[in-house]
Amino acid sequence: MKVLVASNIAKEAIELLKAEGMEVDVRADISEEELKEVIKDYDALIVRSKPKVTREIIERGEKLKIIGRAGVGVDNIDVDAATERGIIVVNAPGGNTISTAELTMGLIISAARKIPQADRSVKEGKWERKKFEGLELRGKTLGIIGLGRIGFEVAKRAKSFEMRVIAYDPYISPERAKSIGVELVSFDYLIENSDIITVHVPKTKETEKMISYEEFRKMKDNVIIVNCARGGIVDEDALYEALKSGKVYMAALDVYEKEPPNFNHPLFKLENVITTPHIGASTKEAQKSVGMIIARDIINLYKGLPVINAVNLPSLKPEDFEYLMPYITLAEKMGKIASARLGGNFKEVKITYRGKLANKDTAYVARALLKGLLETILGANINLVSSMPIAKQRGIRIEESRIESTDSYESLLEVEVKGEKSISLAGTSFGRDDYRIIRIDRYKVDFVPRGHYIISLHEDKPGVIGRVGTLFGQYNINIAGMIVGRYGDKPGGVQLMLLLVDDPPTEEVLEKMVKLDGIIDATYIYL
Ligand SMILES: NC(=O)C1=CN([C@@H]2O[C@H](COP(=O)(O)OP(=O)(O)OC[C@H]3O[C@@H](n4cnc5c(N)ncnc54)[C@H](O)[C@@H]3O)[C@@H](O)[C@H]2O)C=CC1
Ligand SMILES: O=C(O)C(=O)COP(=O)(O)O
Repeated sequence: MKVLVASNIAKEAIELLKAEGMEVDVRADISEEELKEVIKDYDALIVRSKPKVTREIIERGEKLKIIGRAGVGVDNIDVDAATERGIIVVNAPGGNTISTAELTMGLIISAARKIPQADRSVKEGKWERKKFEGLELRGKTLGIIGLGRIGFEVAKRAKSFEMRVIAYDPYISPERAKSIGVELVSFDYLIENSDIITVHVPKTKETEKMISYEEFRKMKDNVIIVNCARGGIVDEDALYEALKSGKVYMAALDVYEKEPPNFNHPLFKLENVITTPHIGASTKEAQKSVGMIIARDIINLYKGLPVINAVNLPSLKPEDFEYLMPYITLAEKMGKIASARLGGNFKEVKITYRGKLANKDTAYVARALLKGLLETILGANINLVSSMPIAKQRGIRIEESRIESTDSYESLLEVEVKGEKSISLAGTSFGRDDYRIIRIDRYKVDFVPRGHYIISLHEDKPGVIGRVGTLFGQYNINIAGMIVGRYGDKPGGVQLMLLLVDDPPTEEVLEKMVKLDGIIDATYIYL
């Protein structure tokens, strides 16, 4: 596996990748143009907030399987483009939380006490004690927008400064906030009642310019604004106006709409702005931590183990992995069978998880089924990352249901796929490699779907099976196993035949098989 490290990451992470036998090229200052040229040679790419990983770069990454973001924000990576191509994007949540929370506290204190300005003044040979009178934090209201990992740690620290802490985050529970004495409030309440506002949300369409002219107008006078999240969440032009007018007492920024920023922007000329060059995560500890998290996930992928921090895959609890693994494999194989039998014509997929499976996180099972279904149409370009979005793009309706009770199996996976025709399958597992299909349509079967199979319908009358045996014998294809699934007890009607053969049959054999007296159809599938 060839890894391109396109940013400065911790040396420990590079050493770990090398120790696992990977070829690692470090080109920390690579430009986007250069990246476009070289990406075709790499299986893995590691970046920080730079460089930008655009759709064009991703599309040129012929071998690319994984993009590692040695940090949290993935707004510099076109995750949708990666997902469509089945490339996993991983990040390092939690690895830089404390460092960024500590910088935020540093900026809050710096802003309240004008520390950088005072430092500059002293170094210029001045002694301006009156000018540098500041504000005390105790008793002030800190408004945190985004009470995730960083916001939470900032809140804990602010509490020790005896501040009142309020937060706006529609995605977290009031109980979690309450556990550290934080009051969850509405966005408007926070804007109107905070003495200090700090943002800790990711940059998304929803959060872009979430603090702009209107919000500044509603704020208390002499408010302090801190942005250690992403440039553009606080509108820079609106902030400039609010600072110039005196509405905002002081702003402290670690991040900018464009990085490096346009230093000619009047914002950078104001005395009441404190700036740092996106250093929230720049500590030895955070860099080692995020680097190792990313390196471990790249190694996981290399070894065929599940990756832990994929942003474009559902998460899977390690304790569920063992139980779900056979069902993931089974689902993919059921998808292959359904798609082959329906000739790739399907519009609707119904999945029922029964028994113990009903209480598991089955997101990977559904994705694996879609992978199996779509592979017949799209070839190998589909994997667990891309199968769900591609199925949705194609307008395939997916319905999932869960039933905790089962008759005779601990868990049962039932699938129904509909197009012009329809097929239903059921399967179960007795252990990691012992997964079985136990029903195809109304026919009871019992087989491990592994190897070269021919699935066929035939009339239930004497001589049919013998003729099939003779035909395969003539072509020197050994039949290693056969199952005939009968519906009901009585002879007659249409029955299902499953042949496990040692070699794939040619088109000619299949054509001859379908022409045999009593045979209705035959489909070859490699499972
Ligand atoms: N300055 C720096 O060097 C660093 C900056 N960051 C930035 O900080 C951000 C937050 O990092 P973490 O706390 O680790 O992420 P996180 O995912 O733990 O927290 C983000 C929080 O924002 C909330 N949220 C999302 N959309 C929201 C909305 N529209 N309104 C209100 N809340 C919303 C989420 O519910 C979540 O609780 C990252 O996305 C990244 O952009 C992260 C690390 C270092
Ligand atoms: O982790 C994040 O989101 C950060 O902003 C850190 O960025 P960096 O890796 O220091 O360029």
